[in-house]
Amino acid sequence: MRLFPRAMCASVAAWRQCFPLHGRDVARWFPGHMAKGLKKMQSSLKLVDCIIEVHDARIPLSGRNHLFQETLGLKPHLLVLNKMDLADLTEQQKIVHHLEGEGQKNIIFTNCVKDENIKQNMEYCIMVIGIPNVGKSSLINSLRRQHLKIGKAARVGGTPGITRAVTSRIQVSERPLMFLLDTPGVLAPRIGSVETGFKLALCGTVLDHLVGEETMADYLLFVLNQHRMFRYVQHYGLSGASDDVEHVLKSIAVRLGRTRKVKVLTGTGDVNVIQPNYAAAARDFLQAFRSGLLGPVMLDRDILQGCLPADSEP
Ligand SMILES: Nc1nc2c(ncn2[C@@H]2O[C@H](COP(=O)(O)OP(=O)(O)OP(=O)(O)O)[C@@H](O)[C@H]2O)c(=O)[nH]1
Repeated sequence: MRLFPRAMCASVAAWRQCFPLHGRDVARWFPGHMAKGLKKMQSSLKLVDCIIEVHDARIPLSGRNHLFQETLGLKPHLLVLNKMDLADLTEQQKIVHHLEGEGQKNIIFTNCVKDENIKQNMEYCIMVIGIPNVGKSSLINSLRRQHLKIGKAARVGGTPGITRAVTSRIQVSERPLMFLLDTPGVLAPRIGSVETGFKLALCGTVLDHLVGEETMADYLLFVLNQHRMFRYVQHYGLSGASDDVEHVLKSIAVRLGRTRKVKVLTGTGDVNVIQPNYAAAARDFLQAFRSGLLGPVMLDRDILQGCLPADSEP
């Protein structure tokens, strides 16, 4: 397993102030279905009256795909910040203010699992766009549940890239008669900065193996400690918070029973050593975070505090 600069933390913590980004890369993920999907969205524009862009409320200011604006930006545009249940929205006003400053007029926050904030008066044919795994299909299903009291029409899944093509019209309401087009999540071919790439990866918008689960677990640990989000300590029954990813993953692996005994040859003979499954521990840690078990988070806090402009290279 790869180790990073760290500080073991006692009760008075000296958490890492920055995450070493130099020399790292978040692999680009722009498979064929995204390029094809974007083309198809463009040709379907004549069918639609309005566009809904869905984005993740935990990263309201970073990671949006500028190609949408360039390619599809002709239509009225509603920005849905979804997964509000997972986001720390204490600075909601500031977020809205920031986005309005960028010219984004219509903004709503939603939770498509609990159907919160979904009732909106929309009409006609609307195209739902956004980067992968932010909840576009869930929004469509949620609207159908609310207005038509019927179940799923769009396939939903926890990994990015479930919707692979622009769908045909999906009815979501009777009066007004309203149809939505679901579209494949499309990432920008180039992500603004490595840090934005890490944030996108934490939110599950790129495939985990492209960044590496253990690297992401380390970034997650950095973020949790920076944000003083220490629920992971209790969640995994750890002895205390720590900035040492190897130590934390080892403890998680032991807790989950994801270890194996291996024989190591020493000068005095064979010795049994417990080997933790770091990858399984990292996966569980990421999953716990993504399902909200470690608390609501605002990954764009640094931008909100005015440290960095969105998507700039630090
Ligand atoms: N907690 C929470 N989870 C959500 C919410 N909306 C969607 N999800 C979950 O997020 C995951 C992705 O949802 P999808 O609707 O498939 O996302 P998508 O944007 O259509 O994904 P692609 O097909 O990759 O473009 C699923 O596991 C959903 O259950 C929400 O408001 N809150």
